[in-house]
Amino acid sequence: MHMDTIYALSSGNTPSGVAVIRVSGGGSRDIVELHAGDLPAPRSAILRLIRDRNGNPIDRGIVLWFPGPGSFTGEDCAEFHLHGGRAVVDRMLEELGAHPDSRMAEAGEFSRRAFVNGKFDLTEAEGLADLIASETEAQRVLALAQASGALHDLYKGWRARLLHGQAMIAAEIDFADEEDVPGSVSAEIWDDMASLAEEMHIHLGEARRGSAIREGFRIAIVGPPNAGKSSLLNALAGSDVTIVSDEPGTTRDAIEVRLSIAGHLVLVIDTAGIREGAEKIEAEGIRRAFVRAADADLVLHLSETGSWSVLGGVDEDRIWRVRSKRDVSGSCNVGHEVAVSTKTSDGLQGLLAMLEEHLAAVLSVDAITLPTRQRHFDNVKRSLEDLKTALENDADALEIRAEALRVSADYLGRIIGHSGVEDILGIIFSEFCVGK
Ligand SMILES: Nc1nc2c(ncn2[C@@H]2O[C@H](COP(=O)(O)OP(=O)(O)OP(=O)(O)O)[C@@H](O)[C@H]2O)c(=O)[nH]1
Ligand SMILES: [K+]
Ligand SMILES: [Mg+2]
Repeated sequence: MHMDTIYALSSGNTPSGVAVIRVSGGGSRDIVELHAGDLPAPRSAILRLIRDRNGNPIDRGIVLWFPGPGSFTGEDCAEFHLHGGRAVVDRMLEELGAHPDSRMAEAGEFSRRAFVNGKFDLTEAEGLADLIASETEAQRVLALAQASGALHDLYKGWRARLLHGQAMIAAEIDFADEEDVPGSVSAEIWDDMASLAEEMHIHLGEARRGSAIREGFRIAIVGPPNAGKSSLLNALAGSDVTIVSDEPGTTRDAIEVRLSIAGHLVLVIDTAGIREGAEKIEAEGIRRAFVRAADADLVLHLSETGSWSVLGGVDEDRIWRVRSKRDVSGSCNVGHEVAVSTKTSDGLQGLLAMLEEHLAAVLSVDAITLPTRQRHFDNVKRSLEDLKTALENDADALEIRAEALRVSADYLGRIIGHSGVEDILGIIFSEFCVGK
C-alpha cells in the first residue's frame, strides 16, 4: 500500500526555544538527504546546517534519522530540531510540502500509523493520548501505565485464557466419540473461568475510579433553595463563579467548575435548590440537580436547618450531609458530617481536609489497571456476560459453552484492537493533536 510521507510540528506553539518537526513515510530518506546534506547514522543526534531545496540555509539544528521498522511509526522517520521561530518553522514546513507525495499530517496520524504497523495496541494509544492531556499526578501515573501496556497485558491475558478454554472444549467435542479419552478434558478449565469472571467483576467495579481520575472527580452540591450551595461553590473555587443572592431559586441550571484539590482534578457542580411545587423552568432545574447528583462521585447535601430530605436515586454512601450557615444555625454535630459557614469561613478548612483525604483514598493509583474509558467498561461487561453464559450453561451443551467463550474473548479483542475496530479508529486517534 502506498502511503504519503507526512510531516508536522510535533512540539508546542511557536515561538519556542526548540521546535521539533517530525517526518514519517517512504520519502523521509530523500528529505533528510536533501535538507541535511546526507543521511546521518541511525538514531544519532547530529548538528547540521539545514538547507532549502536551492541550497540556501534555513537554520542550524539537530537531525535524527530513524529507519523503519525500528521507529515510532514503524516507517522511515526523521526529526528536525530547529529554533522555534515562527518563520523558521513555516519555512521548513513549506520545504517539506514541496516533496513529492508529502503532506501535513492529520491529528493523531503518526500514532495511527504506529498502531497500523503493530507498534502498540489501542489501549496503549489511548494511554499516550491521556499522557499528553494529563494535568494531574494521578492522571500521569495512570496514563503512563496504560501507555506502557498495563491494560493491554491484562486484557490480552484474559483473552488468552478464554481462548484456551474454548480450545479445550473444542477438543473434548472432537474426541467425545473415542472411547479411550479419559474423563472430561475441559473440566479443569471451569475453575479458571470462574475466577476469571470474578476478576472481571472486580475490574468493572473500578470503572468509576478510572473515569474519576481521567475525567475528574465529580462533586455535586445539592440542597433546598437558599441553603448556601452557590456560596459554597464560590468558596471552594476561591472566586465568584456563580450568582449568590438571598432570593430562593437563584440557581436555575447546573454550573460546573474545574478545580484542583490537593493535585486532583475535581469538577464541582452547583445545582438548583430542591423544593416541592416549583414552576416549569425551576422544576427542570431541579430535575437536572437530581441527574447530576445521581451521576456524581460525591454529593454534598446542604441543609441550613439540620433536616435532610431523601435524595432519590443517589447512593447513600456517596452523600455527605453538610450543615450550612453554621454562623447562624450553630454546629451541634449531630446528623451531619461537617458544618460550614461561607460567611465566617468556619469549617471550610475541615471540609477541605475531609475532601483531600477522601480524594487521596478514592483516587489512589495503587492499581494501575483501571478501565479508563466507557468502551473498556462496555466491552468487559459484554465479555463477562458471555463468560457467565458459558459458566451457567448445561454441562452437556458443550457447543454453546464453547461459542460463548469465543464471543467473550472477541469483546476483549475489540478493546485491544484485534477485531471490529475500524469504526472506532477515527474516534480514538482524533483525540490526538497534530504532530502526535
Ligand atoms: N449567614 C450566612 N449566610 C449565608 C451563608 N452562605 C450563604 N448565605 C446567604 O444565603 C443566601 C443564599 O445563598 P446562595 O449561595 O445563593 O444559596 P443557594 O443554595 O445557592 O440558593 P439557590 O440557588 O437559590 O437554591 C445568600 O443571601 C447568602 O449570602 C453562610 O454561611 N452564612
Ligand atoms: K439563593
Ligand atoms: Mg444557588
